[in-house]
Amino acid sequence: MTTMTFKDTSYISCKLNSKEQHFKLVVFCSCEQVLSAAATTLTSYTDKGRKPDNGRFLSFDHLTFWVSNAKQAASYYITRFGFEPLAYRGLETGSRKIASHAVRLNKIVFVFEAQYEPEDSDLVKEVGYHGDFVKDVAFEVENLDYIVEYAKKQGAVVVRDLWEESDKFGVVRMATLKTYGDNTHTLVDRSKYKGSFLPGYITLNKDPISNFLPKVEINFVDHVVGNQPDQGMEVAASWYERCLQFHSVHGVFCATFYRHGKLGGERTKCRSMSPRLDKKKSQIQEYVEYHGGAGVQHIAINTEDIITAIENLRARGVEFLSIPSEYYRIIRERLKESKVRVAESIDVLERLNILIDYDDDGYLLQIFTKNTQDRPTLFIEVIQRRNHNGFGAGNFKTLFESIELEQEKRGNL
Ligand SMILES: O=C(O)C(=O)Cc1ccc(O)cc1
Ligand SMILES: [Fe+2]
Repeated sequence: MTTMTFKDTSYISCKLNSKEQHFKLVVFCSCEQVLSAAATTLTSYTDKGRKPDNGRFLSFDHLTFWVSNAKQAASYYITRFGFEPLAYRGLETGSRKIASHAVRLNKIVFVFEAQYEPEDSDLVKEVGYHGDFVKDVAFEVENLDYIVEYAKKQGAVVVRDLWEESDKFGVVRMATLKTYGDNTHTLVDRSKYKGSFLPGYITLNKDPISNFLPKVEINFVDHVVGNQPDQGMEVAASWYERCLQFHSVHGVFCATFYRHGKLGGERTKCRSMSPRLDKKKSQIQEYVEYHGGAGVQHIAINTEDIITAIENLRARGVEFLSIPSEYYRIIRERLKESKVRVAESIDVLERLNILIDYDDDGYLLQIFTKNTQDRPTLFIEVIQRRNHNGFGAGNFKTLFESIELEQEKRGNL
């Protein structure tokens, strides 16, 4: 991808903004931390850029986690994050090898899979190696056959070629492709299916705990970010361009290679003033060491009302990164000089540790949970957008410093 040199660690993210019907693959690169970023958009009929010949990515369908205990992992997302049980398959339904628990929060579907038997398999190997991790990011697509055929011609590795599953609610057709690390993308055509999740699953009742806990209104998966180890990003980025026909656009944030000049500059300065900083282990390096290679770093989920969502998630015991009060002092000053009007009270955002990023036309509010498992790998972002399509570039410095405080507690800095 052109002139950019990618040093050190980097990461890739796929972003969907369902309202605007576009899907973004965002490629970031971190030299010390993140020095530069590139954004790539797919199937955006409003944006500039080459349109895929055919086939369309509609939305994130579901994310599958491979874990050692699916029953308990599903329960964690139910009790803490407010997901509801959606569907199950396991011994009782004739699934002899794998227990699979699907949970849903509005359009967000997470599936937790674990193996029953003490025998060697990819799942056992990979869960042993990575710990609980996101194995597959599934997309709902239009014209599945074309997309798979195209990816194959471009050399994509097919993990499972086109197959279909059916029950009394209809037919779902799928195919699974290999991407970075041990990860896969399943492409799903559910246009002829009326069931609640997938054939072979039974549906589940509400969890009674939801009667006692405040409701969480978070609606859809906004973007998914994958960390790449050294030199991994170029390969990963070009895979998405070549095999899935994701392409670059030139927009406000989506300049083909957008450089975070300010952050880069500050980082560079820091480095020359303080050689100690050179020895710091970046959060991405920490991820790559603990996960063991490339993998999903965060899943951002989108809400229309982040204040209520975070108040309720905090009441349910979800832990978030702390943001220093200095950040809010500065943002109050800067917002005075900006055209944008943030409707939410900055005092409330400060109390909840929610971050703000903006330009002249709009803003976003975002917050990051602490890691959702023992390993310092995956975490969840909650995001609210008001006419802003970025990812919070203005918050990178603050965010990295907050993550570093946690890294320090872990003895990993
Ligand atoms: O870019 C994003 O999607 C963000 O949410 C901000 C961010 C940037 C780099 C990280 O390592 C973690 C989060
Ligand atoms: Fe994000």
